[in-house]
Amino acid sequence: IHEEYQKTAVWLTSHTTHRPQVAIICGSGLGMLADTLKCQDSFAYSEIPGFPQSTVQGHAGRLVFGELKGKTCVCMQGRFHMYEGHSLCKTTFPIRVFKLMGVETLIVTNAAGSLADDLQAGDIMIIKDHVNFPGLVGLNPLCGPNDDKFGPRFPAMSGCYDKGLRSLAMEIAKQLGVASLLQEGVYAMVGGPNFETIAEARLLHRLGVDAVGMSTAPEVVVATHCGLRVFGLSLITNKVVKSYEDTESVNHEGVLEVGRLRSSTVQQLVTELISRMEINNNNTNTDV
Ligand SMILES: O=P(O)(O)O[C@@H]1C[C@H](O)[C@@H](CO)O1
Ligand code: HPA
Repeated sequence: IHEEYQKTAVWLTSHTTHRPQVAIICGSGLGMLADTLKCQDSFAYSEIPGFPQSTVQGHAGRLVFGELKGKTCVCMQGRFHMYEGHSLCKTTFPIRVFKLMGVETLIVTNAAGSLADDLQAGDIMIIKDHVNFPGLVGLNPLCGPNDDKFGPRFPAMSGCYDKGLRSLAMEIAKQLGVASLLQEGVYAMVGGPNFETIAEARLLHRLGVDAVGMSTAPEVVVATHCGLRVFGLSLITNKVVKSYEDTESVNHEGVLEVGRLRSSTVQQLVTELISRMEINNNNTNTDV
């Protein structure tokens, strides 16, 4: 209910002087994105009223506020997944709190397996669109009474990944000399926590999915519902096994390892994007 989001926003507002314009969600192994923030104020999720707890390795469970190239940011070092047993409302709880605190842009990152033949481990996929498999069968954080203060009952989801930010990211990648690592693609969310069977991988590939993971879509749905601008990227940490002849298999340690290897590139890209993006509000923060 609205008051719960408000209670958390008020608590955070009274514990930090930062008034964030941009929120960043760090995917598995990508928690280092918070390290670039200056003048940090950080809070363990366990001390923030209403916040769920992180239970997955590679998700530290800290909320970090700070300045980055003239923008005020809040960074989630650790996100919440449906497979941890959280309700979808809980997995997306921080998004509405950020909205109440005045955030206008959300950057979501994740680790994902690739189905597209031209996406290799270590590549970065700019998310152009998503397939929300849990959402398609009614597992959607917007189920239940609609909170009109956040957005409409039936929000449009076409264009939920901002086109301007996507092209800015490609331009930045060229300037950083890493354009060969980047391409746009479609992300699909599955429930997890098991990785895909070969038959499931083949099905996703046939459906036109480029990369698959276990998060992001519910966060983007809630963010779009309440009018946030969204940019998303997937770090490709593995190729999804699609052949019965293949003896390789994916594991979470390998996922985290690719995160470590690519951390500085992802960091540079996100830092430059934040630096160069225009912010339309000046954080009036009227709701809290
Ligand atoms: O939080 P993200 O989506 O980055 O985490 C991915 C999906 C699983 O949680 C985990 C599997 O290794 O990484
Ligand atoms: N499948 C689902 N989620 C993932 C994968 C994968 O192959 N890699 C990292 N997260």
